[in-house]
Amino acid sequence: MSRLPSHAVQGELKPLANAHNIIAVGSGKGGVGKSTTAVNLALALAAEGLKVGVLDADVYGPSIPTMLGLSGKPDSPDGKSILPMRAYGIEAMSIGLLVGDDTPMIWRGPMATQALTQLLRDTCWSDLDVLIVDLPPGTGDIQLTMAQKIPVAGAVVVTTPQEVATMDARKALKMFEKVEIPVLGLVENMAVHVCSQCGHAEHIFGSGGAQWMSQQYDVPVLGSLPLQRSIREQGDAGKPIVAAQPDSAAAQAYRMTARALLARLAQRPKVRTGIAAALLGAG
Ligand SMILES: Nc1ncnc2c1ncn2[C@@H]1O[C@H](COP(=O)(O)OP(=O)(O)OP(=O)(O)O)[C@@H](O)[C@H]1O
Repeated sequence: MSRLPSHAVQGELKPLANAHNIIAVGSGKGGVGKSTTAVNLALALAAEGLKVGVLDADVYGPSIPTMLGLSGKPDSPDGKSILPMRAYGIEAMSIGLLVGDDTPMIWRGPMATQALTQLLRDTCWSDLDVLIVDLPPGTGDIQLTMAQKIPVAGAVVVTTPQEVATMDARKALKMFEKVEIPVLGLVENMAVHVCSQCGHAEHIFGSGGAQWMSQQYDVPVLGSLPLQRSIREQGDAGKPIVAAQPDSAAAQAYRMTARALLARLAQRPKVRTGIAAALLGAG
């Protein structure tokens, strides 16, 4: 496979102060549930005993504040650094918290890149075991900026089983490969819809796409999440299902996915001991 020019992959990789094990969550296609997955995975990792933060790098359409029920401006004690906000025991930062709710992000590439660079540089995380970064959909400037500026431990690619989504997810896989970010695994979202009335299970977006990709590209499927009304409703209400209904089957599916992610992460060199401890705790 062709490689990117060396400057694209050999930018200055500076560790982020206080944010270890950075995990990027991406998708080839928009609307497949990447942000919903990122937030619930972050909460599921926190439920394993880890200190977790989530950075909304979707500078064109930040949705993390809504999903976590956050509003208002983050504090900036010195007028430069920004303190992340907290919700349900995790830390969060988003461009959506710095600009107004109704401000459209009509930015050209360099401006968006600059905004992300600022978020990465100026956010004062506390000592996080894992920082989940919710990327914008697609394979553009923001993803490259991430790869050039910070040492990302690995990526998770979210897809629905639909063929058009898996085709785009393949592009995301290849992009991560080109920028030398290991793909830790796939998450198949909206895999099956179970009728809340009669319990009938239906594969609305088809089936088997993620398994096919897994075999084709030799990356595991970390988890399969149902298409479920309560996942959408809880997200819209700013109370993600993992926090609001921790005993539900959907929340358990996120917890299993998070454990599979931790297991993959633990295979990487230089992971922090917190990860190993959480894995031991998960039994
Ligand atoms: N498993 C699910 N079951 C039901 N609804 C879901 C599920 N996952 C996501 N959704 C809903 O689908 C919509 C899109 O989800 P989300 O915003 O997470 O997608 P995205 O891929 O991040 O989108 P974007 O491309 O805009 O960043 C939201 O309304 C969300 O609540």
